[in-house]
Amino acid sequence: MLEILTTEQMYDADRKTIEAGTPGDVLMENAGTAVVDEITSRWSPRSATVLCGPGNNGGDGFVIARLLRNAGWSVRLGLLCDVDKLTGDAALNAKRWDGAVERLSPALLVGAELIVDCLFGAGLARVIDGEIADLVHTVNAGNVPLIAVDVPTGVDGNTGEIRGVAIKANLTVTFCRAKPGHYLLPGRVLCGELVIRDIGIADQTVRDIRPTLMRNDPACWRAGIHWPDLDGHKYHRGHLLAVGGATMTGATRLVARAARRVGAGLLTVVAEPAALPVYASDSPGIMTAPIANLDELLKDCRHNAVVIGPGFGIGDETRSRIIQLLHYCRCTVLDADALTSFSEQPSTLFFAIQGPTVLTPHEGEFARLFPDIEGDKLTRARAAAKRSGATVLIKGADTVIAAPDGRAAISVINAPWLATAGSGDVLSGIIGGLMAQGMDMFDAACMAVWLHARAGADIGPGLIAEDIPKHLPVLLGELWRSLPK
Ligand SMILES: NC(=O)C1=CN([C@@H]2O[C@H](COP(=O)(O)OP(=O)(O)OC[C@H]3O[C@@H](n4cnc5c(N)ncnc54)[C@H](OP(=O)(O)O)[C@@H]3O)[C@@H](O)[C@H]2O)[C@@H](O)CC1
Ligand SMILES: [K+]
Repeated sequence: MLEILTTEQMYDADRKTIEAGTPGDVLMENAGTAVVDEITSRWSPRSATVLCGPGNNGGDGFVIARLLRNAGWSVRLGLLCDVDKLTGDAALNAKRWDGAVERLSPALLVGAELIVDCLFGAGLARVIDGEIADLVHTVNAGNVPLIAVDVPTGVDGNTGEIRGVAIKANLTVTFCRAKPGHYLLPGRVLCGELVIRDIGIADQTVRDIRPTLMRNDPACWRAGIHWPDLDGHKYHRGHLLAVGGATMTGATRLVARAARRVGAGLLTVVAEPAALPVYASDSPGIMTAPIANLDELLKDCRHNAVVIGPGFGIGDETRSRIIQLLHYCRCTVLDADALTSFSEQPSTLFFAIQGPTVLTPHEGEFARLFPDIEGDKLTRARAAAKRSGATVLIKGADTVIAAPDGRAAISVINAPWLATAGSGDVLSGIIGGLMAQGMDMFDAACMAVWLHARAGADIGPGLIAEDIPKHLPVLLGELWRSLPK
């Protein structure tokens, strides 16, 4: 279940499945059954209220109400419209429900010990306002388990954005595959726990839709890892140049530690001569070179990858260094000051990008470099990758990685502990280290985000950036051992 489908793609999969012979009401029954399974495996029978909207999300609600009642629960059901306004499978399942159909109102919530949200799902088409918005506020203010069916009402399935108001669920059960809005903020938080259940749509049907968006999982890039050969030597594992600042040396020291831990064969920190002893004393395994030699170093094609930006400083000097080094088409990671230095003239940067390049902006850096690109994070990352010709990785709790050819991935591991100084520098170092070993730029960015997030989740509270590189051998070992032998 790696693929992430837009709501339109999901409707397509649904339609193709029905055309292939599975009736829509079977899919709806399967969907309702899956939700009831998830509910009854977590909560004992109690008084539940099911809130139903006018479409098929509401249809799922009728199935859920019936199955919960069959399981011995006390169930009330409220419907947003008149029951005779329902059509298709929703109308069919309304007939199969032998309980009362009440009008949607706050009175339905009195005494409810669990609420199932089936107001709107994939078909949310506009801002929620008026009485429905008031009801959503009342539901959120209660203190009972709240289960969203497909997506929390009010969350846009494609963007994760809130359209007016939104349900804040404890558990969201979706069907077949996740949608972007399940992983993009704020939808990601509003979903609570996310469960994806099979309802009878074949994997081949999903593949036929050719999704280009994935959950960032090792299955997407494991085959692209360049593990060292038995008879390999360090020169086969790349030589990364980490261009360091003259005074803010911490950032590039973190880059260097991460790149070496992830497997770069050789690493040279290139910086002003006065700063070199600081870098050299950080770890005995690195080499150093004066920045005046950068051009010479790049002429030697064994120096196959560069990370520049962390702690380097903003301005003309940074800009000209970057234009100079991009000329050599080495694998390049541009982060932090390297990005901000081009705020006034981003097109100069995009024009110079010819080789495999990864840009790793946080939201602020992104807005400076791509001020006119708007929308949700996924849309923006894709547009920026297309414009720049680079892989663009927008950092955050919902990190998105997009390649210029349209492929994209969203990080699905929650690791709030990564929000700490130096964490981004480590990420750049991991990407640079992987590209130095020959990994494709998009795969390297995805793998780096996964390693970084897993390290964050594994280490947990108390994490500082220096801990992340130290944890990499554990995670690399896990990936290595999971290879088919
Ligand atoms: N895909 C699958 O495989 C399967 C999908 N299944 C389920 O189907 C769900 C999708 O069903 P759906 O297409 O009927 O859309 P749904 O979310 O019920 O809403 C549409 C209705 O809401 C209305 N409406 C919209 N916005 C509004 C607003 N702001 N304020 C007020 N009204 C608003 C809209 O009105 P209209 O725009 O037409 O005026 C229309 O009447 C999906 O989420 C999943 O739960 C399962 O059954 C099994 C298989
Ligand atoms: K819903």
